[in-house]
Amino acid sequence: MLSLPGGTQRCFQAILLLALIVFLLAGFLHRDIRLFAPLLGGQAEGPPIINVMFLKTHKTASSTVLNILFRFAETHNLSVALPAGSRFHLGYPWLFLARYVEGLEPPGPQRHFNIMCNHLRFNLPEVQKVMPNDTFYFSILRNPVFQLESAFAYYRKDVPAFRAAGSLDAFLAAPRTYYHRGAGLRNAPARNGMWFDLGFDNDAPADEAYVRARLADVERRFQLVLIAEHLDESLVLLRHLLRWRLDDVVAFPLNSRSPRSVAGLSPEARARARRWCALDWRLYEHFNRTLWARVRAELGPRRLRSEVARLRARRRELAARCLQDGEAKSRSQITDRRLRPYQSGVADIMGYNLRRDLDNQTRQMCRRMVTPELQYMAHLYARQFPGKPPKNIPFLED
Ligand SMILES: Nc1ncnc2c1ncn2[C@@H]1O[C@H](COP(=O)(O)OS(=O)(=O)O)[C@@H](OP(=O)(O)O)[C@H]1O
Repeated sequence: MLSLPGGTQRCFQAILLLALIVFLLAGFLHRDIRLFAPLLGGQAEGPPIINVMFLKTHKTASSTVLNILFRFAETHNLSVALPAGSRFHLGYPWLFLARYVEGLEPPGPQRHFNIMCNHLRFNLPEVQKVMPNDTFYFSILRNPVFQLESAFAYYRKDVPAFRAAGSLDAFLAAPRTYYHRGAGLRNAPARNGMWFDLGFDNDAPADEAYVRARLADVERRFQLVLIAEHLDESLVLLRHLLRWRLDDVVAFPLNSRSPRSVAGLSPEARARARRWCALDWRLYEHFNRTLWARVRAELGPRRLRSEVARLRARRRELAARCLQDGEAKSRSQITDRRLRPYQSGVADIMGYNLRRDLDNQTRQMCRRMVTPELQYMAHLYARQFPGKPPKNIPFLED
């Protein structure tokens, strides 16, 4: 064995000890920095994600999320995949085709957009023609019982099955009496509407193997699925994954019905709705579970609580700053018709009046937050395609 002189041996031991201390300190500091990360702003490292596809499902709080994305696009000068010509959606209820997007019509040069969030029926290969490879995909689901009740009120005049039934109770008591496949896609909102929006067959039997395969499809494609009943927690997680600022995801609820146009449902009617929309129910149960697992893994309960509190506090602050009386108004109370949301069926869809005493900059910021979907889309379209005829919104002319 090699024997070292006493001085060299001590020196060698000191170097070893020093190396050990540095190693332990580095490990501690690394853990420590991660511990303090939430206090330091808590954002994951890297620039914000700017290529985002949001599958806007129907009657799920999706207009509130769309507003967040439109604002982000406008304030960061990003491009949006908007419906071509005078259309207001991307081909719904037909499966999405790239040519439904303005500026992509063949044989023109294909280009990509940053943000895509208008209603469409999901069709991945065609969406991929529009969005870059590194796009972040996400969507939103709502409890199918309340989603169906909301859809009934909204599409009562348009969906043949709803029109024939007259009331949701009557429809749920005997859905097969009113719902016929012969009516084709026009009946889609009447059964498993979220399953349909994802591009699947909304009339398929809820066989275990089939359901699991489709859930796996959604898991593979969508990095996140928000849940309307837990929108604030969902938005906190979204912000974390996209590395956006707090104000980017603060939003006022849009497209909500006034409480008097919401129908209460008996426990029996709720059970019937869950059975009738069994595919949506499986979808909702699955992604409600995975949302919480995800939140636990990414944020942990303490950080989630503090981030949700921050989000709510900021929303309250902006409501007091921007909104007349700090709250939503029913359709007849909205004074500026350009801020009146589209009204459908028997629903009274609420909107907002802005405070009158706002300076220009604040007014612009507040106005973006309360601009309804169709008006905001028309605004972005005019900005993005100044050479094209502007989108005409007929209900603003009445
Ligand atoms: N957290 C939260 N924030 C905002 N809105 C919420 C939320 N949760 C549910 N909802 C309800 O979602 C309904 C509107 O959904 P959408 O905007 O997706 O409708 S649409 O398909 O674009 O017409 C509309 O439902 P109804 O009021 O029942 O009709 C909203 O009230």
